[in-house]
Amino acid sequence: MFTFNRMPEQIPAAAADALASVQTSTLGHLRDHGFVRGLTPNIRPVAFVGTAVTVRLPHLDSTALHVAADYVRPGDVLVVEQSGDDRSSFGGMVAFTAKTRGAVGVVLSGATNDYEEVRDLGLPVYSKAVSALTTRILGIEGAVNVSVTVGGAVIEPGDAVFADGDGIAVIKPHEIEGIVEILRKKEQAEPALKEQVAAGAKLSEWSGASKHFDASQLPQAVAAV
Ligand SMILES: O=C([O-])CC(=O)C(=O)O
Ligand SMILES: [Mg+2]
Repeated sequence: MFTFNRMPEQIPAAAADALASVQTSTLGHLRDHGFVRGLTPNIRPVAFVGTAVTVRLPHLDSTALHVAADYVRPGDVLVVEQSGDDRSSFGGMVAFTAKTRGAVGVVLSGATNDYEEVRDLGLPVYSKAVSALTTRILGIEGAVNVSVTVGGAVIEPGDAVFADGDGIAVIKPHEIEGIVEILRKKEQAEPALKEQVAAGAKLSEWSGASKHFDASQLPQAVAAV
């Protein structure tokens, strides 16, 4: 059976731009859920923020992905769960279609093919691998805009997919504003901290790591004796 739920409401461009101005790993210092793990990007530098359009494929049948690609809108991110299969569902034709319709990025639990073609198209694709063995159009089943799990994270259609060179975080649209404010504050504190470290301040005192060491065992304490 095929399911095609309606396309999700899109994240406003201003919210996507704000999220793109901070880093995923700054969030990774603060939060333990919502990170898609174990995937690598086809190009670097890589950074995109967009609205999740989700696709669930039953292992080797990529029928639902080919249909979903036709409905991608500017600002969407295609998120594909391949039910554990590691074939490539995503090559040059699917990439061209998605990119031409306005996809800003792709997140695949499986693999990609037509590697150079997709790279040269400039479409960022996070995937598990590159594979010559591809999926098939079998018409068995599949679902578009349902909850999927990719890289250990549950992704709902309409979630914000926040990706950069450090990885992928998935957050709810209503969280964007608060998260951006917190991450920006944390990132803006770093240049001054670096100046202090350059002038001799200790990273371990700033982070609190030094509290966990007996001062008498530290090298400078020995040197001072
Ligand atoms: O057809 C597929 O599913 C994968 C592929 O090679 C392409 O998109 O060009
Ligand atoms: Mg191809």
